[in-house]
Amino acid sequence: MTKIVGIAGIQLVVFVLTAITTMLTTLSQQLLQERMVLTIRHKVMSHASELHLGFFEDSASYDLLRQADREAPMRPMSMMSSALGLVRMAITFTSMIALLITVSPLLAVVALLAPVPAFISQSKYGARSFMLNYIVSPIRRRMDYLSTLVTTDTYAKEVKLFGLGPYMVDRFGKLGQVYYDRQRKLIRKRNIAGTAWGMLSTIAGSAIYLYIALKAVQGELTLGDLALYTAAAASVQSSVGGLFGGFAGMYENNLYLDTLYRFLETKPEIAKPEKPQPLPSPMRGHIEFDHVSFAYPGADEPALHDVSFEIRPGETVAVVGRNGAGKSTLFKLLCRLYDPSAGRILLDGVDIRTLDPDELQTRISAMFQDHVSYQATASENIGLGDLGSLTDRPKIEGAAAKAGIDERVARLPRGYDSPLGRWFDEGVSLSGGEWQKIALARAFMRDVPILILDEPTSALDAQAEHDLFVRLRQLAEGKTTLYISHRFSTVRQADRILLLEHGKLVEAGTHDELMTLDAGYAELFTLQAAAYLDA
Ligand SMILES: Nc1ncnc2c1ncn2[C@@H]1O[C@H](COP(=O)(O)OP(=O)(O)OP(=O)(O)O)[C@@H](O)[C@H]1O
Repeated sequence: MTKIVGIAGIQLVVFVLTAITTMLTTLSQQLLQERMVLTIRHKVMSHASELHLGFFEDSASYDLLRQADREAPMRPMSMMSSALGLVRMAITFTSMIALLITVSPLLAVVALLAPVPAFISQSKYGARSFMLNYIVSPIRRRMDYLSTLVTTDTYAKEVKLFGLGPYMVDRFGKLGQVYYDRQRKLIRKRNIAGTAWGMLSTIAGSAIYLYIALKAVQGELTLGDLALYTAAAASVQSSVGGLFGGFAGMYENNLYLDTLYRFLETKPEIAKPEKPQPLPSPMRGHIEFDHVSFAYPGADEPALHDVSFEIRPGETVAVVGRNGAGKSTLFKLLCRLYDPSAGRILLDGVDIRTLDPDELQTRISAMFQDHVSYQATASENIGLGDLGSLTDRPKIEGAAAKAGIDERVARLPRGYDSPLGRWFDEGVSLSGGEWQKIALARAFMRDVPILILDEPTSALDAQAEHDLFVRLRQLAEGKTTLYISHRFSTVRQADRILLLEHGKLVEAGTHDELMTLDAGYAELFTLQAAAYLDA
C-alpha cells in the first residue's frame, strides 16, 4: 500500500516537473522569438540606414529588403527549434533502432528508409515555397501600396475626389486573387504530395507491426516484447520522420536566412574612403563642378552632361531650367547622394569622393523639393535638422523665425510641443506652405557653410516669398547658397544664375548679363514677365 502511494507520489512529482519544464521551455522560446525578431529587424533597419540612395530606387532591392525584414526574423528561432528537435529525435532514434535490430535488422532498415520519400518531397516543396514567396513579393508589395493609398490621410483627398477607392479596392482584390491562386496551388500540391509519400511510411509501419505480431503469434516473442517492439517501431518511424522533417525545415529556413545575409552583405556604394581627407577647417564653401556627367542607374539618357562651373565662397546662385533639366540632380550630386559617372566635384579644392560622406553632409544643409513632413511635434520637426540641438528650444525658435513660421507655431494649441500630422496623436494639420516653412526652418537649424534649397518657396504666398528672400540675404551672409526656383522674381536676386537645359549647362552669369545675352534665360524670363504684365 505505502509502496503504491510512494509510486503515485513520484508520478505526481514527475508530472509537476514536466509541466514546469514545459512551461519554462515555452516561455523561453516565446521570449527568445520576440527578442530575435526585434534584434534582426533592428539590424536590418540599421543596415538600411547606411545604404546609398540608389539602393532604394531599385524595385529588386525592395523585395530583398522586405524578405529580410518580414520573413527572415522568424527563421533563426525556427532553425533552432528544428536543430533542438533533431538532437531529441536522434537520441530516441538511436536507442529505439538498437532495440529493433535485436528483433530483425531488416525491420530496422525498413523503418529507417520509409520516411525518405516524404523527406525528399518536403524539401522540394520547401524550396518551391521559398521561390514562390520571392516571386510573389512584388505582388504583395503592390497590394501593400494600394492599401496605403486607400488608408493614408495624405492620399485620401485625391482618392476620394476622383472616386478611386472602389477602383483601388478592386485592383487589390484582383491582385489578392492572383496571389491566393499561386499559393493555393503550391499549398495543395505540397500537402497532397506530403500525405501520399507519408502513406509509404504508414504502409511500411503496418508491415513492421504485422511482422512483430506474427512473431508473437508464433511464440517467438512474448506479449511484453510485442508491446515494446511495436512502440519501438513507431518511435523509430516518427523520429526518422522528425529528423528528416527537421532537416527539410532547416533547409527552407536557411533559404530565407540567406536573403537576410545577402541584404546585410550589400555594401553601401557611397562609402567612406580608407583614408578620408580632412575637410578644410574652417570651410570656405568654394564649389567646383569639373566636367561632371551623371546618369541614373538604368536610365538611357544622362541627367547631367559635362557640367562645369565654379561658385565662389559666400555667393548666392540660382539654378534654373525647365522640368527635368537636371537641377535637383545637381544638388543631389553635391550632397554626394550619388557619385558622378564622370568628372569631379570639388569643395574648397578637395574632390568630395575623398571625404568621409558623413562629415561632408554635416557641412551642408538642404531643403529638398520633396521634403518630409514628419509625424512628430513642431519642435522635433524643426530640430531634426540638427540632431545635436533636438532639444535646444531657443535655437529651434530661431530657425522657425528665419523661416517665418514662428508666429504660426506659437499659435498652435501646445506651441512647439504640438504634434503635427495625425498618425500617432491628435495632431494639427498644417497647410502646404506652412509645412514648407517647417522644412525650411529645419534647413536653417544647421550653421553650415553651404546651404542648398530646392524650390524653397514653391508653396509660399507672395508676401511670404518676398519676406523669405529679404531674410535670406542676411541668413546667407558668409554662406554659399544655391537655390532652384521657377519664379524669376526670386531668381533675379541671385548673385549669379546657372541655366540648365537637357542636363547641360547652357548659360551662366548675372541676371543683367543673361538678359543682355538675349538667349534661353532671357526668353524664359520674358515669358514669365509677359504673363504677369498681360494679367
Ligand atoms: N531617382 C531617379 N532615378 C532615375 N531617373 C531620375 C531620378 N530622378 C530624376 N531622374 C531623371 O533625371 C532627369 C533630371 O531630373 P531632375 O529631378 O534633376 O530635374 P529638375 O531639373 O530638378 O526638374 P524639376 O524642375 O521638374 O524639379 C529627369 O529626366 C528625371 O526623369
